[in-house]
Amino acid sequence: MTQRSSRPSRPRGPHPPRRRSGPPRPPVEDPARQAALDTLRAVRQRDAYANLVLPGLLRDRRITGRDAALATELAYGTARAQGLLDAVLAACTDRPLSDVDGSVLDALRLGAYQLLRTRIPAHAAVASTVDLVRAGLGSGVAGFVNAVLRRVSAQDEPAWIDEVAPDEETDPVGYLALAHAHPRWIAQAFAESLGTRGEALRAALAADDARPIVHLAARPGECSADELAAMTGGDPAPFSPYGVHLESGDPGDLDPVREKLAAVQDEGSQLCALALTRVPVDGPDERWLDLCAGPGGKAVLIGALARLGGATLDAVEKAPHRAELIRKAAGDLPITVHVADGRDPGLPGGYDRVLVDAPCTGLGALRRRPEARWRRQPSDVAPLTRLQRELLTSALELVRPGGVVAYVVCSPHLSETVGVVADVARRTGARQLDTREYFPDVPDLGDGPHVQLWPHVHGTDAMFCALLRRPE
Ligand SMILES: C[S@@+](CC[C@H](N)C(=O)[O-])C[C@H]1O[C@@H](n2cnc3c(N)ncnc32)[C@H](O)[C@@H]1O
Repeated sequence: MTQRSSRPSRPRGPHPPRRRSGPPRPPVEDPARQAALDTLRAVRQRDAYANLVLPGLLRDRRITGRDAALATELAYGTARAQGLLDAVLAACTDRPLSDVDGSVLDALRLGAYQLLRTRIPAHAAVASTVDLVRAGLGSGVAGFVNAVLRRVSAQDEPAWIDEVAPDEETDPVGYLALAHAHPRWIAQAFAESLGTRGEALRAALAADDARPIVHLAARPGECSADELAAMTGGDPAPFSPYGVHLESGDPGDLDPVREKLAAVQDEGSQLCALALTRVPVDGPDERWLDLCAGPGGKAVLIGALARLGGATLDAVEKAPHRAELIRKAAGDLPITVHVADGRDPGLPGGYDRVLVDAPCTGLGALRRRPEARWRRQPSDVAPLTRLQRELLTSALELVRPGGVVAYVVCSPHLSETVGVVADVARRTGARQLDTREYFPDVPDLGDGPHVQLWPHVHGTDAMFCALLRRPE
């Protein structure tokens, strides 16, 4: 094993590594790893989303079965674990990682992920990564990658965490953040929302660091959860009457999804949308509004329930392309799509129910968006909370006296959740309802009046929901 004192130091940026000279080598016969590496490169170079890039690559290259599963595990797993992998890689080179060429760093991360977080034998993880690099970038760089990965392979993940993480006693949040591959500020936000830096934080970060299963929602009036489970081989979800859980597979391939009998939707999202429809309102109950509707997941669920109850839904979305996605998803449901700003949509008020599924940091759905945790910045929070307050205020102006508003975000960050709701309720006089009553049979909902769901407790994304009633 290479000694720590002789850390490999090449290559350095900003220039890309030179390609090897001589006759070209045959193409690498490793389509799964090549697809994973190409995905990581697209994420880094183009700010692409891994879960949009990889499915396209798999389709175009006709990669299926075990190769597709391996490519998915490696691309998403590597993207998710980036901070942890970088801390280990930094300990194995004598240069800052910012000086390593980006393409080389992608390969190092891919190799380190295999070594630390898969059962792939170490020699295969190193050799396969080095082969990819040699074919793509040349022999000189391949030697550097080989040397670094051999150093990574000297210890397993727990031993590396002990070596590179902050001290667990004096800095528990920093330790847990690194051990479960989260930026510190996000682990800190989780700790503040959970009210602990202890076991619950560990469980929340661990659940957020695991591969999520697929959640489907059956369309009310078209298909029941039991029927959907039978058609897909999944299991009815524990809390949503329309939900089905699937262990794996590409949901886009499922007939019920193609035929609009069901849609991909986290069970927590289903529960928040359903909560709005469950609150009793006196008087008419015919006009519903979704103020931030694109791409239409919740609009379709509540639009289907609106149809069953004789109501209609106006769906507002600022981005035209996302409004188009709502139209496509809605089919023949009684949904009218408006491209408008929810802060002043130009619609007549007097709605009976309004959903504000506000734009947010998405810190509650990090497990479903592999690279998102490393892209989001603490500075994203303040402008979003401003927009969230404005949208919720607008919703409370558009709802009729006695009507109900659901404020929903896919984030547990206190500034985006209780901070926004308390501020707007105080300024508008809206009354917060005990939201827990409208999540029947869901355990561990805390002290209320809002609801904060968690992956480690409920198996859902970390969705937040607060129900408010406009005073008569
Ligand atoms: C969290 S997403 C909504 C998800 C959607 N409810 C669903 O279940 O599919 C927030 C949406 O609000 C849109 N948006 C952002 N600013 C807006 C604004 N000022 N007015 C209306 N929509 C806005 C975004 O484009 C995005 O589509």
